[in-house]
Formats: sequence, structure tokens, C-alpha cells
Amino acid sequence: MLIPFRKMHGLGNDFVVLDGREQPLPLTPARIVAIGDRRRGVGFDQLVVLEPAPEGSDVFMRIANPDGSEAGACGNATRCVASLLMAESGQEHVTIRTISGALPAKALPDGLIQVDMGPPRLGWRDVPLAREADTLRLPLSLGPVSGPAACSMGNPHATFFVKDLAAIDPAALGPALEHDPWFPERANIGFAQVLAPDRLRLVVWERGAGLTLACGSGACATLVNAARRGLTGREATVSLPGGDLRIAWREDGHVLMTGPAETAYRGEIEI
Ligand SMILES: N[C@@H](CCC[C@H](N)C(=O)O)C(=O)O
Repeated sequence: MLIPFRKMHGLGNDFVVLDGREQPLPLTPARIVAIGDRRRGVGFDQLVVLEPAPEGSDVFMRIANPDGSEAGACGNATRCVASLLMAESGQEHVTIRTISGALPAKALPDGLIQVDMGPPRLGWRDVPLAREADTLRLPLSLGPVSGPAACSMGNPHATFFVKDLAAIDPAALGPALEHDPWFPERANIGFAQVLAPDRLRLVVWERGAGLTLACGSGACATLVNAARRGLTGREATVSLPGGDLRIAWREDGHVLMTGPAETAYRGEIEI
């Protein structure tokens, strides 16, 4: 079956977006892995499939990693899908439903998209962790990093705060930490340096994808974990290798993520 696709990205975190709103797409994990191959397929950090909108939303967004696993959240893809729906409908507000919940998004006058990523979940069962522990500081260390804070933004995140990001090698540490027994569903692993009470630098080893240029849910989790630790305030610019996201943890508990969304090109693919 030959279908059109769109290649989109948020700060270089890239997506193949397929439209399954009119008819279900016969995708298997093996086919997802094949499309994700950057040499033999199209290549992506996440595959995004649009599905018919449940009541009270504009679309259902299904998210898959390049290893074929399903993800509950993807901040950068949510902005991309929001911008696509806004262009289609001319609306400036849309709501995107995922397996983790409904995410309202709006277009800002400067062309950026803001998504309400919902409240973080901070309990050990929410992350989830393998056993009871204080999610503010897990007894986990590997080489030069230790004591991450964990939370769920609809997907599992652990953040290691380090003095100097340039002195650690996320690609060497990420695989073992993603698969650490503390994380029964694996985890996205953030390595963060606090630059100021309103500025963080972040590199994320993503579950099922490896190092990416940006991770929106990871930026939200990092700001939440930094604020919980008293390392920052509740609003910060998070600088990722692909660029900056503005994150605010509102007093009502919701996390707002603001950043760009781009279409790189369109094509057709056999699925
Ligand atoms: N790129 C993402 C996160 C994608 C999902 C993640 N790899 C997972 O498995 O949870 C983002 O922008 O949030």
C-alpha cells in the first residue's frame, strides 16, 4: 500500500508522520523498524500515526520509536502534529489525544507552538520504578553520574544533574541506564547541567531511539526535577543540542512546553 507521508521535526527531533484518519494503516513493529532505518528506509526518531479523533479532541496521535516500541508521549511530535492540524483547519487551538491523555496546544503570535503537557506524575509507581523509592533521588549510579530524579510526563524519565555536561559521554552511559532494572518499562535518560535558575542545558538518551537532538517530554521532566530539587525556579529555557525549548511548570501542576515545529519534506512510502 503506497501512502503519502510528511517528514517533520522539532529542533531536529525528527518524525515520519502518517495519516491513518481515513483508513487504518497495516503497520507492524517490523515495518516500523524498517521505515526507521536511516539508510534503507526514511529514518526517524519517532513514527507518528494520526488516527480518528476521540470525543473532545482533534486527533489521536500514536507514537512509535525506531526500535518498534510504543511511547506514551512525545513533546516535539505533539507540536508538529498541532501545527499540521492548525494549518489544515485554520484554528489556533487544537487538542491531541495520546495513550497518556489529552494535550491542548495553541499557536503563539511569534509562530511557536505551546503545548500543555499536563501534570508530571511523581510517584514511584507512576514512573514506573521496579520498587518503592524516593523519586527525587534514586540510589542509582554509573561511572561519573549518580542519584537521578525520576518522573513521568506520560512516559518515563530519569534526570542526572551534572556539574559539567561536556565532561560526560551520554552515548556511553545511556544504553545501560535506559535498561537498568530500576526501570521495568525502560526510561528516557536525561543528562542536565544547571546554568542559572532559569536556564538548563540538556542531552537526552531516548528510550528506543538513542541520542536525539531534542526531547520535549525530557525537557519538561528535567525542569520539573530541577525545580523539585530546588536547583531552578518553575520556568526555564532548556537548551538541547537542536535548540531551545521554553518550559514552565504552572502552579496548577500543568507543564507548558513552547517551541518550533517544522515540515522538512513530503513523500510517498510503501507500508
Ligand atoms: N522525542 C520525544 C520522546 C519520544 C518517546 C520516547 N523515546 C519514549 O519512548 O518515551 C519527545 O520530544 O518528547
